[in-house]
Amino acid sequence: MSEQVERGRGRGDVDGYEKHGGFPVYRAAEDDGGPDFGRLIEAMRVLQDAAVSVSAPADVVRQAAEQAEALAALLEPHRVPEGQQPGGRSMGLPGRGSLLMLPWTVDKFDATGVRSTGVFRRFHMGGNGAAHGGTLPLLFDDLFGMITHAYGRPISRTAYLHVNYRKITPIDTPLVIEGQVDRVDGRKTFITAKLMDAEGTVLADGEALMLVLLPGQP
Ligand SMILES: CCCCCCCC(=O)SCCNC(=O)CCNC(=O)[C@H](O)C(C)(C)COP(=O)(O)OP(=O)(O)OC[C@H]1O[C@@H](n2cnc3c(N)ncnc32)[C@H](O)[C@@H]1OP(=O)(O)O
Repeated sequence: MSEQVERGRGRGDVDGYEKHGGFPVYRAAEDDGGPDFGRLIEAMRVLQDAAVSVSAPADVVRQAAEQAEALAALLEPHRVPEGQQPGGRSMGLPGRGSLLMLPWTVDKFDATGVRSTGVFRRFHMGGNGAAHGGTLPLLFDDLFGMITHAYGRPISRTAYLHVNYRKITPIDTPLVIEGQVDRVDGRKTFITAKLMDAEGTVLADGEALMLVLLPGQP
């Protein structure tokens, strides 16, 4: 284990950690949104898969549109400000219960690195069975944010993110992404990660510079 990784252990508790930058303090949703929130989010993903992959009769499309509009109307009165909704804060759910994030599951989260597993879904497809190229930086960026947090760095934002696409990334195939802090230099945290298939073949690798926010920086 490198000296820097060792130094990162437990730093999440250092005084003032949550006061850095102008970024609000968001807490994890205590109950992952209740017993049915995970169901709702997964049903929404299945719906997204269906919506982008069906070629249905006009009457079926009309009914689906009406039902989708009715569902949106049911939820609309319950909007809350950022930081209060379970979506994105439900640590026990795939993708933290966010519809933006890849619905992956974190199975390692500590100062030595973060590992997450999951599949790219049909609605993530770019073409010819491969994940859209834009969805990979999303996966990497979210992982880099988690790695920064797990290492105990103060709130940081991505200054740059570089992804090398080594091989086609297939949809509906179990994959793993794993990364760690390589180096810390003042406000700068340098991170690398690899996206691999079940055999360990590297499909993409990425690196990023995360910069600790200064007081007041959003
Ligand atoms: C838990 C919640 C956190 C979740 C985080 C998830 C990750 C994200 O997706 S964040 C969203 C995407 N990122 C953003 O929107 C960031 C937008 N950019 C910014 O806000 C600012 O540029 C910010 C805050 C990163 C840096 O601004 P600022 O504090 O003015 O930095 P600045 O003084 O220019 O640079 C500081 C150092 O970093 C270097 N640096 C800055 N940007 C880069 C870059 N792109 N490449 C290389 N070096 C850079 C500078 O050269 C400087 O180096 P040195 O100190 O050696 O001279």
